[in-house]
Amino acid sequence: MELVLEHLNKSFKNKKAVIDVNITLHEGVHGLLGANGSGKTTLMRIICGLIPSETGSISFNEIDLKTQYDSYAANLGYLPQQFGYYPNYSVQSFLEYMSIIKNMTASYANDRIQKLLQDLHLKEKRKTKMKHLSGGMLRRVGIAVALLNEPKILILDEPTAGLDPKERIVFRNLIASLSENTIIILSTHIVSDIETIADDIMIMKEGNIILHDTCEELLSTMNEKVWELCIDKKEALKLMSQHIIVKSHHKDSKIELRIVCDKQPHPLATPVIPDLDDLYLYHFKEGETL
Ligand SMILES: Nc1ncnc2c1ncn2[C@@H]1O[C@H](COP(=O)(O)OP(=O)(O)OP(=O)(O)O)[C@@H](O)[C@H]1O
Repeated sequence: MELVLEHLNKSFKNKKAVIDVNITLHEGVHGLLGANGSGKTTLMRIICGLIPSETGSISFNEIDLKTQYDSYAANLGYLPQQFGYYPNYSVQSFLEYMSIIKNMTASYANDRIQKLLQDLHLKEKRKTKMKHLSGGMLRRVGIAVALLNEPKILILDEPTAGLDPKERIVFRNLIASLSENTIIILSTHIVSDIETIADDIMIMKEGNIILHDTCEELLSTMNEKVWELCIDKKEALKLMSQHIIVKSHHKDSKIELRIVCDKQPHPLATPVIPDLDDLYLYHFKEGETL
């Protein structure tokens, strides 16, 4: 399977939200990381055909989004950041309603709904009205809607927002079980979610995909750029004003620092194994939040 994005561009008035995105994606989990406003949602909405790219094209297994939208959309599942629902519908009725919108036959829809209620631990809530669900439960129903038609392309915009740590694990396992046969694009602010399940990571900055590689390859670019040291408060404050600080904490009368920096920031600093938080901060620095 192949999802080909070529020369995608989108502006809102004078603001360029997506700039010349060219990527080809195959089966697996593709993490999309970027600061607020970097263009992740806009890119995902373009891939879903909800807003048009001003240039270029999108195709899935040579099915063109523009000219063959119905065939393209039949392969698509989308969980938006803001998930809309009918508050007075029960979970099961809502899923049935969404299966009609997705043109699914009643018997196929019924089988899928039972399986998803089971897989997403929603069985006990199937008769509960949507308006009585917690944020995490609602998110799970949103994930079930996205998965109803067994999509080959699954677009998840911050799917773990509102999920507690246990639910996050359930979700991760579910995504891992789908990743062999599905092209999954997953945006999140939770770096550790991506680190554990993504086959590769795209980092988006100001509308551009600035990096796209496996987690290991991306982290290897950070070798000798992450340092730790334990020093007295006065020296620590000086370093904190000059460098990107990933972590700082008091240890006895001293301060332990983790610093991202191209060169050894202090004679006592020793290089440590980089992680995705380090990579993220290296590219986004301060002032740009996750
Ligand atoms: N409908 C719109 N009208 C005007 N500007 C928009 C619209 N949608 C997005 N933008 C702008 O485009 C840029 C990219 O926004 P987008 O929502 O795609 O970013 P994002 O990376 O998804 O951010 P977040 O993580 O906060 O959801 C931002 O500057 C945003 O203000």
